[in-house]
Amino acid sequence: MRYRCPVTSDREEHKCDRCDRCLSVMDLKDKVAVVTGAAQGLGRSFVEILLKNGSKVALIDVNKSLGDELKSTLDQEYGRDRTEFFTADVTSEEDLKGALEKIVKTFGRIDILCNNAGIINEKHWEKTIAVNLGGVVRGTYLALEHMKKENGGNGGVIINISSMAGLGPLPVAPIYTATKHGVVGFSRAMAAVSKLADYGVRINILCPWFVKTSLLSSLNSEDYIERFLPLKAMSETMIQKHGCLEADVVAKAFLVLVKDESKNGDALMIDPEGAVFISFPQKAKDLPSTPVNLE
Ligand SMILES: NC(=O)C1=CN([C@@H]2O[C@H](COP(=O)(O)OP(=O)(O)OC[C@H]3O[C@@H](n4cnc5c(N)ncnc54)[C@H](O)[C@@H]3O)[C@@H](O)[C@H]2O)C=CC1
Ligand SMILES: CCC(=O)/C=C/C=C\C[C@@H](O)/C=C/C=C/C=C\[C@@H](O)CCCC(=O)O
Repeated sequence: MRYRCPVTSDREEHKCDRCDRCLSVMDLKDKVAVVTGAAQGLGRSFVEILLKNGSKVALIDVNKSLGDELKSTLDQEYGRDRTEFFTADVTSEEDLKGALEKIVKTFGRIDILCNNAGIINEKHWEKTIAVNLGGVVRGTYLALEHMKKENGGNGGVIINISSMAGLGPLPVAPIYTATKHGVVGFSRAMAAVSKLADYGVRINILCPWFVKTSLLSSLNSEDYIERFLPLKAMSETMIQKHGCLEADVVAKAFLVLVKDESKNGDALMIDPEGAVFISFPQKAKDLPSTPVNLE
């Protein structure tokens, strides 16, 4: 059937701001994607939407049993050659470096990376920093060695998973908030580096609201929230008032960041009201401010 633009209904070349012809859209067919924290939750949804769009996907997760189980399920639905599972801890340079090297050996390249692995643990907060921020930094740096054009790579896109807690404080989880703010700042800075150095790699950020996954449901004990447990009711009230997102809806927002080649250093926020790109001021000076007299 002949193409018809869903925006302007044009069938010929035209200019609009949303259709695949006018947007520079990344073709995902046979691209090689890597997802960390892939074995469940949002990571699994990102894996599935990439497979549905024709990509091959390397799954990375520290949970071997869940990863093996998902690989077996995906083999049934997509065929054994479309995915591979690699057990790795994103806090380990040796683990993640080795996994990415095996992926390049197996699939020949890396076009897409999703640094998704993340935890909430305000008690063992050093681990939260190591996974949520350290893991994103490590995954970005290691993947760029394979992806950037100056190294003979094909370029591509890196999507770092932050949170709405990366844009506004989540009082029940201050360390988690800090790590997610760090993911936003690091990713925006690395997007600028990639542009200036002509890596050919876009780096974008996804900032979801609360999503129905095991991470959210596992937070009912002091083990994770510790001294901030009395503030849990604030989050529960927000969730009761506005609801929770389904992971497959968040995956659609993820796909926008992957496919839209005009997006680099961009943050896409999604909550039950929809998805919006965040407009950051160009410089800190442009932030809303109130002068202070220091005399
Ligand atoms: N669930 C939610 O409400 C929201 C989650 N997010 C973020 O989305 C990402 C995914 O979260 P969920 O799917 O909800 O969590 P989840 O707990 O359902 O899945 C996380 C996966 O990451 C893996 N993982 C954890 N530590 C790892 C490590 N060191 N190395 C490798 N894999 C590791 C786990 O084994 C698990 O399979 C996280 O970065 C989280 O902060 C952001 C906004 C909302
Ligand atoms: C129940 C404990 C809890 O809050 C767990 C959260 C777990 C993970 C989800 C996290 O990534 C989602 C964060 C969503 C934040 C939503 C809005 C923020 O801007 C915080 C707003 C806080 C406020 O308005 O007071």
